[in-house]
Amino acid sequence: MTTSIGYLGPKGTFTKLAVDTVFNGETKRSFDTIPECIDAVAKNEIDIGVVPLENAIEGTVQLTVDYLVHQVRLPIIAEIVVPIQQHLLVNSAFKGNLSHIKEVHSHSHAIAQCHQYIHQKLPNAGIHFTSSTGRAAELVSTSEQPIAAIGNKLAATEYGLTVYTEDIHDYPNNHTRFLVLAKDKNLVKINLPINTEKTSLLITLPSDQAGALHQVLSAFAWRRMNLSKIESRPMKTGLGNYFFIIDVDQPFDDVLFPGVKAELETLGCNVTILGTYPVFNIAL
Ligand SMILES: O=C(O)C(=O)Cc1ccccc1
Repeated sequence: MTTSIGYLGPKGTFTKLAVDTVFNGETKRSFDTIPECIDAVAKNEIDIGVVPLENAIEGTVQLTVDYLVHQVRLPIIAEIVVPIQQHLLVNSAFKGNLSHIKEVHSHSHAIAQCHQYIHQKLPNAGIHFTSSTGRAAELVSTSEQPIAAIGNKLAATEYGLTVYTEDIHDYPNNHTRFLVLAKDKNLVKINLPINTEKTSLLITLPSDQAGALHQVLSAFAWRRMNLSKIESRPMKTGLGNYFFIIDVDQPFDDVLFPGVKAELETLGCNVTILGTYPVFNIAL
């Protein structure tokens, strides 16, 4: 049986681009939302799920982190980093200019990556959020209104749209991290060079303890373990309660990580390993 891979769809999304660059030969299935894709892995309807996690301009995709932490815990088994170029896409029948575009549709992260462009060039267009950039492109392809989508060139091809303006993202070096989630690590075979290996931890602190975060960080610091990300998110149990996601720049091992875990647990912290995984930087 071939491995099945789910992704945030429909066709023409950045997630699909990421999936296509890394996997071939597997069955691919599109999902309308990030939770639906994650749920399908949890229910064994698919083997692997690929969802966006973080963008260099807009930051974390909160829905992904929150769903993984609060609703459905699945191991992270790989990360794919993809360069992101945003383009303004219009229906091929559109013959007007920028001032005729009444609405701009896209995923909230794509809109955020192009705020300056929209502010300066499309000040009067209404902004409409869609579940993905692919969905926005699909909408523009079926509309007779003078509307535009923000998305990639795969979406332009898939939905027969015209690229009206290329590269409208506000900052260069735009990249997005995608998570590969699966219950069984052995299902995933990615025949590409590994750029680095990381371990992601979920840490909760004891409440109202002065210097607790400092002590957490020092557990990594004195072991010379490099952190590439630390992010706090609400626990959803009340104002002031947070959990931390910490990415450590090295694979899990039998000495340092158990040492950190034991030290943090003595402080009253809770430590959960979300995954230890290879990172693949893709050039499109
Ligand atoms: O909507 C998409 O195409 C996605 O895959 C999510 C996303 C949106 C914007 C940048 C990177 C990923």
